[in-house]
Amino acid sequence: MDKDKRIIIGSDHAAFELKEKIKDLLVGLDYEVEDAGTYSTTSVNYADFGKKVAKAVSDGTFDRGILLCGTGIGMSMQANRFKGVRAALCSDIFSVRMSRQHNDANILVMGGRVIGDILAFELVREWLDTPFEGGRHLDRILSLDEVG
Ligand SMILES: O=C(CO)[C@H](O)[C@H](O)[C@H](O)COP(=O)(O)O
Repeated sequence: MDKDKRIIIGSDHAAFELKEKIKDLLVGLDYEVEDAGTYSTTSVNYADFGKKVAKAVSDGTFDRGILLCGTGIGMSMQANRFKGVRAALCSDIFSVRMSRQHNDANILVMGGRVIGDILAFELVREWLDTPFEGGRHLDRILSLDEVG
């Protein structure tokens, strides 16, 4: 399978149902989906699943990932601690489009308790279909990992 048609997804309990629905959407779009969990609505720590997905993107196993929790805030905090990860917490189409065009976001984060299913599906489609513009944005995103 082409690497750009493979994607890893993870959630906590708060967004488990949305994760299952987004998996169906991705499979329908011919993506091979790796599910990093969680696998039920039993209460868990979002950080455990954020780490799994962010590590897989950081080490190059996957080019892209999707993370979901109640608000998306904890998942984005966790994911952006990993080198090379550019996780974007989005709840509108414009931000999703910019996260790809300007930031080359490699993880899309959404809050399952913030947005509805239909909007989440639209955001996923837009994020998958929008290319990075490069140009002036390239040096900017490369400098994100220059910290400390
Ligand atoms: O939104 C989250 C973290 O930013 C997570 O979904 C947490 O689960 C959220 O804080 C809610 O937790 P709860 O145990 O389901 O009340």
